Amino acid sequence: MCTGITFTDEKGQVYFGRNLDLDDNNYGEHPLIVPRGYHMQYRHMPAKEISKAIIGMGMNVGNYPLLFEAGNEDGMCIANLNFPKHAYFSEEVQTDKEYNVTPYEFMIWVLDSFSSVKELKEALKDTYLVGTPFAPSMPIAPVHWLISDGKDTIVVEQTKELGLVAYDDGVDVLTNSPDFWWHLQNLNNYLGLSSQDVTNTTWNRQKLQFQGIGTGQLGLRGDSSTQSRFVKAAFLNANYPTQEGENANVAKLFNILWNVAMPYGSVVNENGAVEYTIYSSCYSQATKTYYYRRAKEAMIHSCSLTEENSVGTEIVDLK
Ligand SMILES: C[C@H](CCC(=O)NCCS(=O)(=O)O)[C@H]1CC[C@H]2[C@@H]3[C@H](O)C[C@@H]4C[C@H](O)CC[C@]4(C)[C@H]3C[C@H](O)[C@]12C
Repeated sequence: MCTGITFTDEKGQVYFGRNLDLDDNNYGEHPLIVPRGYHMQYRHMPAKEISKAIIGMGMNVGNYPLLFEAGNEDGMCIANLNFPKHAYFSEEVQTDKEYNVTPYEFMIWVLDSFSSVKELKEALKDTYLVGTPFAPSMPIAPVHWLISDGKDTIVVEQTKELGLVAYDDGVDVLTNSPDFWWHLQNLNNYLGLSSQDVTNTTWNRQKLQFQGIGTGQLGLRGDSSTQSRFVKAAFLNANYPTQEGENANVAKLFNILWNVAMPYGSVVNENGAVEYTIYSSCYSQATKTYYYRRAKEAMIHSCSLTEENSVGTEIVDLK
């Protein structure tokens, strides 16, 4: 499972991050940069030179970027999260659509081609996500996407029933299945939650007494299921006041993510493998810095886009 969240600071600069929840795998993901000037090959569209430097977590497969989540130098950000049982990508190219993009190209395409989420939403009306796998050994993953530019946040999903849909995400969070619309409706079951404590009351002749703080949250679930993480992340993100400055905002993002993280050993999947929060990350537009912390370390690492590393034809590995 995974959780993505975003917010802006007092100056409107975007902060965007995610937990990657997975079993131990051999993806070898690490921070990387796709520089301005990188020649991006698309499967069903013309190749294009990348015009905006991109930084994030991903894999470098023979100078080809497979991204997990990333941001560009203008502050547009995107993450892909698992969307099992619902995502649908037919292998048929849709000739009536202007843009036929594969799911593994989608993040680069979004970050390179659009200056705003508003602009992207228009283009998505004429877009199909084609299920061509990257390689036979790497089948298409069932994913959906959280995308934000600080002004607007959307979730993009493609299902058999509805096709490609871009939902406005007014709570700035995303987890996994079911579909985003379900999660939004589910939030209505929690509208009694509050950061304010409740007051004492009486039931028949029995006085019910306030025992300590946090009572406004009674009923907020803390388990690792996709449904519960969505509600908790949305509640925390909505109640955490706007912070000033890079440090406080990066701390805010990690504080929320760690509250919906899966500690090692607490979740075992259907294959008997431990699924846990492998890493948590935060991209800050203000300083073009990508922060991340892996589960088995206490330290937060950071790497930034600079004048030097933002231009080139080769992917920059920041291991
Ligand atoms: C599984 C990962 C998301 C974690 C997650 O949401 N887990 C939830 C599990 S569940 O809902 O509870 O089932 C996603 C995030 C990034 C994905 C990878 C990236 O998209 C890069 C490539 C893209 C290729 O098309 C498929 C392999 C792949 C290497 C992807 C494999 C997998 O889908 C990853 C690793």
